[in-house]
Amino acid sequence: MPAETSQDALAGVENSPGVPKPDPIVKGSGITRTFGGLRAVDVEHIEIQRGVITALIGPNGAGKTTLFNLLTGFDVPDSGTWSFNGHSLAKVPAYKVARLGMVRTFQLTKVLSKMTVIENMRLGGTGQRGERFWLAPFKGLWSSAEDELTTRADELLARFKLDAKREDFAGSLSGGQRKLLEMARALMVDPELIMLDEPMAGVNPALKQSLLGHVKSLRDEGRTVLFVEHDMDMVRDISDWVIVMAQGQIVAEGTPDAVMSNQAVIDAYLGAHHDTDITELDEAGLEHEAEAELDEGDRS
Ligand SMILES: Nc1ncnc2c1ncn2[C@@H]1O[C@H](COP(=O)(O)OP(=O)(O)OP(=O)(O)O)[C@@H](O)[C@H]1O
Repeated sequence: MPAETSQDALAGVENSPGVPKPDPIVKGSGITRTFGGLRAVDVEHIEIQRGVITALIGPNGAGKTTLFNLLTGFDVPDSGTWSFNGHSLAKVPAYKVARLGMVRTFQLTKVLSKMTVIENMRLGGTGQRGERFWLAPFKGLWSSAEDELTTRADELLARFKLDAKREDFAGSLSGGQRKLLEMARALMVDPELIMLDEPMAGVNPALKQSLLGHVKSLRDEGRTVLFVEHDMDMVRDISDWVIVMAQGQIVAEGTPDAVMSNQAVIDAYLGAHHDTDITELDEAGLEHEAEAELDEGDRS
């Protein structure tokens, strides 16, 4: 363990919106996205520190998921520049962003319910395998690449305690197990940065602790984690840094203690979510939406 951990690097950083970080893995400026007349994202400047866990919080409709979509190439902004490891991501499609080492999960999990757990995992590694298509004529090499993929998938399933579910259809998993599967699948490309959109939504309390442990272990093995979450216990528990959005803008950021004790943030932005576990309130609805979305995906 080095004397200085990556979390220590944030110690001297000022608690102010858009503040520069000592070692940013992601940098963005002037990012805007409008839907009709609504400015969903209007971020002047954002930096995500490498090797730590950053939470992105804010009320419903603040623009958190839209910002995730823009940063990861799932949507295109009206204006702005953003980069990952100094590499500009303008016009870079989502699958290439993932290959560069920046992957994300979705609020409503996108596991494929009619495929088995191991098949879902192997699909998560196709970014790597795609680069090996030239091996196809050389059968031996091709199958060893395939074996490597399966070995990695099995290691990850064991780590996430999903190995017993290996041959089950992903559709038979609980909401929490799907979240775990999605996290495990994201790791198939060995990302440097993993972005989790509401990892606790639809997760029962028993699995929550295990999920928290897994998120911390991602940081402990040197990855950067950025997550959107309404569950304030989780935010308080595991974040090294918190960024608050409201009406498309970054309105506050700082250490969890500083942000959570900022009265303006509590009043204006945590509001109803403060001390209320929205995750539980929304659980049934989210599950229902997830099922509907998965069924729709299966038909297309
Ligand atoms: N594809 C879209 N078309 C039209 N409006 C959209 C679209 N996507 C998002 N919006 C609007 O943009 C705003 C920001 O939405 P977004 O989902 O990014 O917020 P959020 O902070 O992630 O909210 P939540 O916490 O509820 O997930 C909302 O007013 C939303 O209705």
